[in-house]
Amino acid sequence: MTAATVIDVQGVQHTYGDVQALRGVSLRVPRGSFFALLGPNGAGKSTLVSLMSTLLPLQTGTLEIAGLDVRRHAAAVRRRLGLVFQEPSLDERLTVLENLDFHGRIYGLGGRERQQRAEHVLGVVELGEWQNATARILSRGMKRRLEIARGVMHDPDLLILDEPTTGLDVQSRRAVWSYLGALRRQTGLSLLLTTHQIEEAEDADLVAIIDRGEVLAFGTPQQLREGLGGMVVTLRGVPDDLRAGVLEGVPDAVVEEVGDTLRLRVADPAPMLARLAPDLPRLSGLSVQAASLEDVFLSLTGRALREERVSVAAPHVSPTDGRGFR
Ligand SMILES: Nc1ncnc2c1ncn2[C@@H]1O[C@H](COP(=O)(O)OP(=O)(O)OP(=O)(O)O)[C@@H](O)[C@H]1O
Repeated sequence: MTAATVIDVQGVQHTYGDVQALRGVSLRVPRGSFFALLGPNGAGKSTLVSLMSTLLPLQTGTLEIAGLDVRRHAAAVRRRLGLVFQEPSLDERLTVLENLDFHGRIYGLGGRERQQRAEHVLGVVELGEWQNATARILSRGMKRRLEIARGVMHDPDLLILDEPTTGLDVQSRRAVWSYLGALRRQTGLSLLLTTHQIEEAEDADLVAIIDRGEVLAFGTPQQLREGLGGMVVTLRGVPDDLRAGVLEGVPDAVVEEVGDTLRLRVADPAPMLARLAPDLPRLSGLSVQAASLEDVFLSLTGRALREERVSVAAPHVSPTDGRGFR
């Protein structure tokens, strides 16, 4: 691996007893990237992150972080990583500054360096004025910002964020992403985000779609969308008598149905729209868009990432789709 690579995972498998959580994962992520690991619950994201952060011993394969082998250089790997976990992990009895200072001590930073770093990272997440406040009194969004500040306190190469915006309101989410963007610009920090939220992965430089312990796709969001091809036509308020006709006309379309809304991915929407033209006034809405990462996920796994929102009309799944449905 060259120093230009921040994550290098090759042939990694992991089992918990009889459960095979990872089935031969291979990924190479350039330094400075914002990399998103996108997958549903149980896909294997946390297992992979735990292996990267040396919290679990590597069973099979090789794994290097910033050029350091996790088996041979576990302590050095930990020094190069910052971690922000989904579950809150601050010491609520300590002040904002004390939380950072404690972390700095664990990582062996000297007194002056701790002070300088704390000042700097609190400035980035705009918590400078709160440095003497007890962590307990901070809002959820502020706590998350403090956890990010703590994650980069020791100036890591890679910040691992496990579902970092879960439970935050929209404004706090935006704030978190804005601070992470600032950190990246200032330091060239690499980010690894695990998420099941498509919107967050859309902004990444590189995305790996992971399901049932396997990486199903790896590339830029644009590459993944282009690889899928086609356009997505959304028809809202489809009357029952029109539904069958719509579906029969596009036997190769990948279809999702939510109530009276039909979402169809088709190679070329023009013939279908021409055929539907006389009935379009009967619909309550129509849109034609490029495929999204959600469509990529659906195509690769046969399931929507948000299962509760969408059902897939299996008979209209294209049998010729190379990636296939399971
Ligand atoms: N400690 C464990 N013991 C046994 N099985 C486990 C353990 N941890 C995870 N698993 C199993 O391994 C598989 C992958 O789990 P993992 O937590 O890595 O997935 P995930 O994508 O992070 O999901 P989530 O977002 O729900 O944490 C799942 O089938 C899970 O049930």
